[in-house]
Amino acid sequence: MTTPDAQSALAIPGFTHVYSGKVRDLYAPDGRDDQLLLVASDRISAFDFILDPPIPDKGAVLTQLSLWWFDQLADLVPHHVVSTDVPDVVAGRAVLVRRLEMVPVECVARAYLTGGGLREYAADGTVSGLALPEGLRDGDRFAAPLFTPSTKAPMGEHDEPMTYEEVEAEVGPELAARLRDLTTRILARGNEIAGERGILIADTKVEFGLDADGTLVLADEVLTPDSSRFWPADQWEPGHPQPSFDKEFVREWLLSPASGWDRASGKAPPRLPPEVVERTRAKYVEAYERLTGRTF
Ligand SMILES: N#Cc1c(N)ncnc1-c1cnn(Cc2cccc(F)c2)c1
Repeated sequence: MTTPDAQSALAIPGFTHVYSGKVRDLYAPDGRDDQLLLVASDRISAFDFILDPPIPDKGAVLTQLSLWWFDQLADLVPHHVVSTDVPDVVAGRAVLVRRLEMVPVECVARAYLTGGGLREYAADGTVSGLALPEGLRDGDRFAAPLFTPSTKAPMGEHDEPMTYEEVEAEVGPELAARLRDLTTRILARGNEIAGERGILIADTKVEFGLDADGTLVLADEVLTPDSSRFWPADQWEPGHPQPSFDKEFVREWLLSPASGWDRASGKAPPRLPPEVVERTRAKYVEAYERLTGRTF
């Protein structure tokens, strides 16, 4: 299997490269306009940088995890997956999907207060316009997941929070209600399953599209450590930042004197040492195996 280069998208015979995100690439099948190929690279990002080297098998592990979640959620919402019969060069880390009319809203649900939601809350006591009780701490769990949507910012820019009323204005009240209901239920279901396996999903971003019949379809990836914050349940302790299930080794090394990196410098981080790469790979495999019960 080809370990994808950290910096550029592969050329895939029979497909045209359409778009590259931080860690994934989008292709269109030549001669078809009703499908897309979603390819997950082994790239890893942290602190808003794409790091070197790639994490071997990360793309495959997260693709297989997302496929498993689509199945776990199929009773809640239809998904866009057509086939995993993909070109050999991206075997195991690519999915052929139905091309949809994507809903122009990043559908975020939060089960715990952290990250950008915590910064918003600290500033004005709300998250995406939702007023929250006073005195909440970093890592506190909400009684039920909150729908905290945001805009779909261009690559390299940060998504901006949207109030529910802004979502209604953008997509209409009926679709807004469906998005809120499904997004929060997906995270609730994810935490029911992950919680039994020692993983807390603090928040997640899902994307939806509409098919030719106007049916709302779950798209993109779902409940992966790239689209969600995964925390080890046995280390959960509100009141301070929680350790990441999958990126803690990367974050700790980069912030340690050993890396020689100064985060405040704005310079790109140094190359990760082999032991950090391998331990990070092992965490992605561990998340997959604990959640799915399968061996990678
Ligand atoms: N999923 C999906 C999808 C679909 N089923 N139909 C139409 N468009 C999309 C679509 C467009 N952008 N993205 C984000 C994205 C995903 C993966 C890699 C990337 F580079 C970028 C998803």
